[in-house]
Amino acid sequence: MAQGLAIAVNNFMTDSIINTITSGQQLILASQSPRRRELLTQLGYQFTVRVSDIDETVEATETAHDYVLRLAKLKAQHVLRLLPKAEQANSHVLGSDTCVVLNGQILGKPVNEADCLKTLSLLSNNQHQVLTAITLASQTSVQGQVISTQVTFKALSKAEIHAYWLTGEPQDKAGSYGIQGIAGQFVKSINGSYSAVVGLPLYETAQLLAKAGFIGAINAK
Ligand SMILES: Cc1cn([C@H]2C[C@H](O)[C@@H](COP(=O)(O)OP(=O)(O)OP(=O)(O)O)O2)c(=O)[nH]c1=O
Repeated sequence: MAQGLAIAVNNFMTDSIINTITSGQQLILASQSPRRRELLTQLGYQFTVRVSDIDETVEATETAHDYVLRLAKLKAQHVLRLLPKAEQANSHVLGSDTCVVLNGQILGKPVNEADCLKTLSLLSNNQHQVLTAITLASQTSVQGQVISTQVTFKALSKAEIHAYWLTGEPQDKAGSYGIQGIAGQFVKSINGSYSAVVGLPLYETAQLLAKAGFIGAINAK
């Protein structure tokens, strides 16, 4: 039974297992992203996953910084509100959002190959920012922050971008690339948090969770 439980958590086969920590609080990750699940697992936290369903439209006047922070908050708060009332009081929900920014312009996930080509042509032989926000929401508080990382790409040819599109990797990723995958070879340098680019900044997330009383494989404090 204990082994079965561990396998279920490790494989994220279920989101119905409630992992209660010493403080009596359960941790929930509000994300459909397999990368975020893997990164949080890497630190040894026990958590369940619930997917948020929010409108991700950028508001006319908001900056990229305000946008990712607002979305990370919305994702966490949305999942918290969906919980049964009795569970809300003993839950903390972690939400996150990542976007790629070039000269203030937000480059989201590609809608098709032409969009991917447009985005990667802009990133080619250029430096951009990746902004990732993390938010931890409970019934009584919402804590969050934005982590900014500079990434420099080599020059990309049209043929290379086409071949990359065909791999299927860019489709579900902000800025049309995954640094942890094939696109790792596009990256000449990075200044900041690698895990934040992948979707969940490990240092800042561990600090945030430690403040709320959550302990992973080791205590982050
Ligand atoms: C830039 C970059 C982004 N990404 C991913 C991280 C995020 O999953 C995704 C950005 O989209 P998000 O909207 O931040 O996340 P998501 O839709 O995948 O998941 P959810 O909203 O449910 O949490 O792009 C990479 O995996 N590698 C990269 O190098």
